[in-house]
Amino acid sequence: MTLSVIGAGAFGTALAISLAGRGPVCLWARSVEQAAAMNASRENAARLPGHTLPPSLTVTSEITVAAQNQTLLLAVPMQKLRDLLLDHGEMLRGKTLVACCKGIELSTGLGPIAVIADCLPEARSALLTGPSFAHDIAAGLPTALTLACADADLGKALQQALNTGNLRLYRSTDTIGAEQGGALKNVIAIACGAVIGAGLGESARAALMTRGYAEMQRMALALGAQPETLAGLSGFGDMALTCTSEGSRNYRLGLSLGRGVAFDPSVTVEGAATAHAVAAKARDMNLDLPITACVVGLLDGRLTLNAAMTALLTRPLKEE
Ligand SMILES: NC(=O)C1=CN([C@@H]2O[C@H](COP(=O)(O)OP(=O)(O)OC[C@H]3O[C@@H](n4cnc5c(N)ncnc54)[C@H](OP(=O)(O)O)[C@@H]3O)[C@@H](O)[C@H]2O)C=CC1
Ligand SMILES: O=C(CO)COP(=O)(O)O
Repeated sequence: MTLSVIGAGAFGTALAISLAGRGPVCLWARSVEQAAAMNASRENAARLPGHTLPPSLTVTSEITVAAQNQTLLLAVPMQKLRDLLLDHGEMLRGKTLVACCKGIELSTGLGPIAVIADCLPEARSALLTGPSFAHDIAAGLPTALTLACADADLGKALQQALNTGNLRLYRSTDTIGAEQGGALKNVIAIACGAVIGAGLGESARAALMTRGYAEMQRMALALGAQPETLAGLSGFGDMALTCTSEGSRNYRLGLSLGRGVAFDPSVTVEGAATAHAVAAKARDMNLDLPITACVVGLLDGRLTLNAAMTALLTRPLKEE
């Protein structure tokens, strides 16, 4: 399988570094300047400083070059995925597209696999998701991810092709469960960061993680996901990482909300748009997702953290 990574952000660069340990990999950066700088310095100073690009990794800003390979890993933010597919549809047609983003599209409520199907119905698609910080992957530290593909044979082939020395892949055919888990955990991570930032304590975070997981299940199972998928790397596993580490941008946004300080709006924080998308979807589906609703209220400045906590603590008492 010949491989390109489309998107030279932190995650795309980290994946390309790890995959280049197995053979040639092409990494596409949309900016000519960034590709030139990366080729000159053998580093992605803008998005993933401190990690050397191996010789088997080539960087290009020519999509025609990157699209010569058959399997393309799409490592752009969720809200940019459709633009990427529409901008380069001709080049991407007929390819195997592995989405590496975690989120729900705000304008449609769709996850990455559904957006690919919407834009390029004939593409063969899969999703790579799970607990893994870009800097850990790039540093060669051990990670385990889920490779979800509805086509079981293609999933097996991708699992073999994308497994590396420090990136162990488990496969699944449950693309709905994998995409919902990866998207929804970011919303819960914002909530967890907020309670820690506000000094509300570790017990409150554990409660939010547990009840947040119940919300993740409620939404994902209603959409047809398998419960085991939510309990796996793409759901529980990624929630555990993202809700407890300052390495996570979603968690750090939450910390800022809890502390009442500004957060750099240029940082990719998938959970912000996803919270709004999920809240809208929950309303349409008549699902109760109170933590997600509070995160939306915090993000929009409609709720204070105290008001959000009071709203959650005074809900009608119920069975677990
Ligand atoms: N960072 C991490 O640790 C992990 C990230 N992920 C997921 O990976 C996805 C990408 O995140 P990450 O790499 O961290 O984000 P970054 O903010 O580091 O990089 C985003 C990249 O997307 C590119 N991009 C943005 N819009 C477009 C577009 N319209 N067309 C082409 N390229 C575009 C940017 O290019 P430019 O620089 O030119 O703006 C940049 O290279 C997210 O969904 C995230 O959840 C998953 C696991 C771990
Ligand atoms: O998804 C991630 C870890 O698995 C990365 O988290 P952030 O996007 O919050 O940084």
